[in-house]
Amino acid sequence: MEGNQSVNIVEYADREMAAIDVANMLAGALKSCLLRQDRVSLAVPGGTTPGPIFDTLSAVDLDWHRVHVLPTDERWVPQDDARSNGGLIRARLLTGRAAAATYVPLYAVAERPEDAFAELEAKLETELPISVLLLGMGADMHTASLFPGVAGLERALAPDAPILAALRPDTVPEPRVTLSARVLNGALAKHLVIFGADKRAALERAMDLPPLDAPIRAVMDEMTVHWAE
Ligand SMILES: O=C1O[C@H](COP(=O)(O)O)[C@@H](O)[C@H](O)[C@H]1O
Repeated sequence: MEGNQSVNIVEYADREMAAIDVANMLAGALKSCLLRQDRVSLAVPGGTTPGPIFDTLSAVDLDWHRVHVLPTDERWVPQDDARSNGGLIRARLLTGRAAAATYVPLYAVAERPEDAFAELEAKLETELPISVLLLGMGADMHTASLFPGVAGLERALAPDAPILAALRPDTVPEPRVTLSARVLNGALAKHLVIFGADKRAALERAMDLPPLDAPIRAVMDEMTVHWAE
């Protein structure tokens, strides 16, 4: 891959194989953290990609009651809305064996995300650093809800950014809340899952662009990328 960051890409024969392998890899990473820590945190994306990974991961036999699960970002909609990342995570990951895990939301009932930040950040503080991070990416090179060219992005990418940022991209129907790049980069194990030739090409383009134009670039250090066509 071009650019001045080296990227470790694991390629899979197809998406089904990728989902199974990524789920098993996450389970292995969690088990290894659980050997060293009483409690571990797992941050996962929403959107269309991770559902099948969650289906496999939720059935893995591990000490789920010591795992805290949080979204990498949230859409500012009620948790029972079809677009809610938390809704997806609860329905597809926090089920089966993984139902014993604790969910840490990035959403609270408030009109504006910023009105809930004090409450949400107080709970998130105790989950950091993230033990195991899985990120997704859009073909526009956004990751979590760090969207290119949106007001507030520069602050969310800053080394001294707060835990949470609210962004309002005009390409999506609702305000977004996202873990900042500082928090994502602080994760002890970092993985990115992308499917499709368009996202692979976007990631390659991103490596030659500044993070304000390609936010994924801001979190690529020591990242393992999992890709299937
Ligand atoms: O809006 C979002 O987009 C990204 C990518 O989603 P996908 O549907 O292309 O997989 C996702 O990682 C993020 O969590 C989500 O809020």
